[in-house]
Amino acid sequence: MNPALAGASIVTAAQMRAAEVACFAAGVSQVALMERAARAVAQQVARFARSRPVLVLAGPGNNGGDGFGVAWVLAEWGYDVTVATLGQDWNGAAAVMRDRWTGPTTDLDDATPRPVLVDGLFGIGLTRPIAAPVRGRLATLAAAAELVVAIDVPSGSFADQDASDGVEADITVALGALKPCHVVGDTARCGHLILADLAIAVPGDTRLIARPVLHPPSRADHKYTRGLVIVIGGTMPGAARLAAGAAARGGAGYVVLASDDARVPFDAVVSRKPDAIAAMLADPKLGAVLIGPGLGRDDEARTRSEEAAASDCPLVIDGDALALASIDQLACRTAPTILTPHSGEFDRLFGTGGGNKLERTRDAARRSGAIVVHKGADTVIAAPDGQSIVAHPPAWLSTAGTGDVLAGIAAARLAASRDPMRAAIEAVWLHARAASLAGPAFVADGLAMHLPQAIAECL
Ligand SMILES: NC(=O)C1=CN([C@@H]2O[C@H](COP(=O)(O)OP(=O)(O)OC[C@H]3O[C@@H](n4cnc5c(N)ncnc54)[C@H](OP(=O)(O)O)[C@@H]3O)[C@@H](O)[C@H]2O)[C@@H](O)CC1
Ligand SMILES: Nc1ncnc2c1ncn2[C@@H]1O[C@H](COP(=O)(O)OP(=O)(O)O)[C@@H](O)[C@H]1O
Ligand SMILES: [K+]
Repeated sequence: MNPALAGASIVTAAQMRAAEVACFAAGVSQVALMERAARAVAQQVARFARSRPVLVLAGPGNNGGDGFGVAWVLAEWGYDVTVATLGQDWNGAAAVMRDRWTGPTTDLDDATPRPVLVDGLFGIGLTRPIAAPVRGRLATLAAAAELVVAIDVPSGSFADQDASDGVEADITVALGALKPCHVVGDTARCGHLILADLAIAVPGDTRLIARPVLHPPSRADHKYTRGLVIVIGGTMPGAARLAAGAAARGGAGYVVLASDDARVPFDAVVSRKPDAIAAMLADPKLGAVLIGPGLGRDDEARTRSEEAAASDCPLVIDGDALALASIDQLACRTAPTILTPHSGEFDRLFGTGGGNKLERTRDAARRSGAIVVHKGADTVIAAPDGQSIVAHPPAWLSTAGTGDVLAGIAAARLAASRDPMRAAIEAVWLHARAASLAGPAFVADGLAMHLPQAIAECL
């Protein structure tokens, strides 16, 4: 994902339309807004077109109106531009843009490929899949082009759904704000994503992740104020060890590993026998508990998991503990809770239905009362109040044990702030940044040693 987009708002098509209406009510005309959009897209085309001939596809709605506007601006700047349409009549601002365009215009069926393709067929108003013949022409023209620039969304993508369809663009210029299809699902079809900020005020409760601000310890701090973390282990002790090491490197003041296996990742992590778990959970100095990595699913695991869930300690629940948890049990908790499911764990706990990944994760957070970190290439962090954050961690994280590391970092951050949304965002950012610093083909054991550098970048 383009790093310049850090913190950018993500809105639904309906929210975008409401924001446009408010903008019109504030005195901006539809034509003026479309001109802003067209100029912003034309600027991006001009950055990469290198004087090559341009074919603009203009569909039946305002996305097509933007297309005519782009053609008009590029022609003014001296580009060789042709427009291909589906042969409709246009209304409102799109009709004004259509009338401004006096250059060559053809039917989509008759259009011949050109090196630069500007896709203004459909935007956020797509109501059904594109008919097969149009889809075929679009795919042919895109495949023959050297550069494909999509206006707002790649045509064929439904703005409010996980990206799964639509033309494969090299560049997508999102207008006004990002939409769900830019950030969840198969987002690679957007190519390089650029946001044209058209000075439209949009809601800010759903955003791309941005680098968090962390504070160095103060003179008054000591190991317990920095955060005491207990990692509860089980049948696969290596996973809990990885998590404990990540908690220590993720900024915790004190890490205890409660496991039958006495091995620790390094000497600063303290080993305790699991029979002391009940006493540990009652320790008022406790900052956060992590349960799940390598826990197993036997009776002992169930007992430990229930003890942790029933405690009033801030809790991170990962891996096997997610399989042992129920939504009702989670909803009864009053202490801060973070869940870190991958998609399989998420579907098992919350079901598979209901909207895009943002909506599903928000719904899971609302039902469980927990912060939900729905992991993957498009990681969604959602809070019960509807706030959500999307992150795109490096794909090199797709290796065993990296989830244990994330859970350990989340526990450390939760112990430090007691604010589970903040902790989840910090953990996801630090985890992704550590992965970038680790370079290609790292193993999970080597990931946490890059956390201090990642933390240093947030101070
Ligand atoms: N956000 C911003 O700041 C700004 C946004 N702006 C732009 O407005 C765009 C949204 O425009 P829009 O609402 O007119 O929708 P758009 O995507 O052009 O298509 C709707 C048309 O397509 C039709 N249609 C639908 N599906 C179809 C199908 N499968 N096959 C065939 N036809 C189909 C549908 O007719 P229907 O048949 O459904 O009645 C309708 O005629 C937005 O993406 C951005 O580019 C800028 O101009 C200003 C600043
Ligand atoms: N293709 C990918 N791109 C980006 N991040 C990924 C990808 N695949 C996995 N990850 C990340 O790697 C971690 C894997 O977690 P998980 O599946 O729980 O693994 P494990 O249980 O082996 O530790 C998660 O943080 C997830 O978001
Ligand atoms: K488009």
